[in-house]
Amino acid sequence: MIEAAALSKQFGGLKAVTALSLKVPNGKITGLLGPNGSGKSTTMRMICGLMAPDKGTVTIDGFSVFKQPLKAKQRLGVVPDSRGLYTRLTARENLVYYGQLQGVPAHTLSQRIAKLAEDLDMGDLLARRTEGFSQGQRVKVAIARAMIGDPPNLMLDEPSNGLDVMSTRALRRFLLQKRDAGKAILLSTHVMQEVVALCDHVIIIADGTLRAAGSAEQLMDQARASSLEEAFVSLIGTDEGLMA
Ligand SMILES: Nc1ncnc2c1ncn2[C@@H]1O[C@H](COP(=O)(O)OP(=O)(O)OP(=O)(O)O)[C@@H](O)[C@H]1O
Repeated sequence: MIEAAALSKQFGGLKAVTALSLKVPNGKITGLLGPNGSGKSTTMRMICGLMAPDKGTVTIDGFSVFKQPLKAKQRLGVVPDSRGLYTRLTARENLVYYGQLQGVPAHTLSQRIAKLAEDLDMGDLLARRTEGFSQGQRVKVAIARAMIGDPPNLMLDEPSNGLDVMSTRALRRFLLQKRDAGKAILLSTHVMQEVVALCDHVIIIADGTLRAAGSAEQLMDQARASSLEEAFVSLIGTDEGLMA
């Protein structure tokens, strides 16, 4: 479980995130929505320990990201990962390297790479050097890398960016499998179809504060019933599937 309590972050005079609390439970996909500049990436950076909050706490399965970073971070897979890919290495070599760093035994590692390659439809990429990989190809390797240590929590910032239809489908199947296996998944997206297809629970933020939370259906019904669809669309940052 990912838990953030009363997170705040300011850049100069700009309040990017203010007193934001959220819980991402095991066995569920939680969507983080909001318009451009609403504070989603800043929130995610604080959750994975890449950026220190001015105030507030983050725990991953009870371990503080800032006080017990090693224990917390090994329990969280992150996409995209700030570390990037080694372009002189093949996709497989990248996965082996990160798996070894996390202490995955060799036989488990090769089985895991084979399964991830199958699930993410990226078998043809394994033997290629990642130099020159397209955006979509890099996303696939990044997701496989985030899962190489089989962490119980996963956080993805707009993961379907750059993916074609088949790869998007493979990603959705993959995330649903991981959810059903009990992982806690936090996903930011601007794609409403993705929210409807994947998210058990949705958190909407605007101007760095929590504005609404509930199931995707509940929130869409509320928007339609309130005749405030335009306001709602600007709040969630997408209208795909909502205005139909
Ligand atoms: N390092 C930084 N320095 C200054 N301002 C920043 C920094 N990072 C983010 N901001 C500002 O904080 C606010 C929140 O940005 P953030 O990237 O978290 O939004 P977002 O919801 O992820 O947006 P998008 O949907 O466009 O990706 C924005 O106004 C942004 O310009």
